[in-house]
Amino acid sequence: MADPRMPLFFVAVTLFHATEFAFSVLCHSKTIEFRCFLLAPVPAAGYSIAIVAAICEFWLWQASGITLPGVLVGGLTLLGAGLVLAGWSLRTAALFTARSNFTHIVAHYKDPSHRLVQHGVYGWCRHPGYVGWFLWSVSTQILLINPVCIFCYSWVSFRFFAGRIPHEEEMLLQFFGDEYMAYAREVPCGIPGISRLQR
Ligand SMILES: C[S@@+](CC[C@H](N)C(=O)[O-])C[C@H]1O[C@@H](n2cnc3c(N)ncnc32)[C@H](O)[C@@H]1O
Repeated sequence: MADPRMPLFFVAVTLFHATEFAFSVLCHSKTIEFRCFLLAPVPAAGYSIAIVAAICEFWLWQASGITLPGVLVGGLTLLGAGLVLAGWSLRTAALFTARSNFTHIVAHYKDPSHRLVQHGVYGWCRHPGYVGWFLWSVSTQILLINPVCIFCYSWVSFRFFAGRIPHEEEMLLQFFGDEYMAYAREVPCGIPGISRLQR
């Protein structure tokens, strides 16, 4: 049977970006641009490098002639595909729970219509969209069985969110004050070791 991993990887990437665009069309219809695919300028060059690195590592392992037992390849492919689906589902649930409150670029001023979302997946953790993205991105590398990229994707994603989440929470505190503090006391961040707020 032909190896399904690379086609599945492209399906995962296409589905992710198509969903981001569909969300923008449905929930931010006044500001539709190419960047709504989340291909540029966010997350910019680093993201393209990550995709190319994944493809290169996959083909390097193929070319190396090193083979893993079929049952291990099958198991990791299934595990990766399942986790990719879980990450994408969580991200998608976050998008359509927060709707217009979810902007791809962190808001620096409070839109009058901006409400603090605390229900649905936002009751499980404060950053379901980021947790979903994190899980989705690392799982694509489990799917491809790319050990170097599993490590690099985890590290780069963690660094990215370690910069972004504290900044975003500072803004949310300015917008919602005590309401956000109370929410942060009740609901965990979702990615451990990043938030400056409790839980
Ligand atoms: C890319 S979205 C990410 C949302 C959230 N951090 C997540 O991971 O699901 C960033 C925007 O969502 C807004 N946002 C984040 N959490 C929110 C919440 N609980 N309710 C309303 N808006 C929120 C922020 O103001 C920011 O502009």
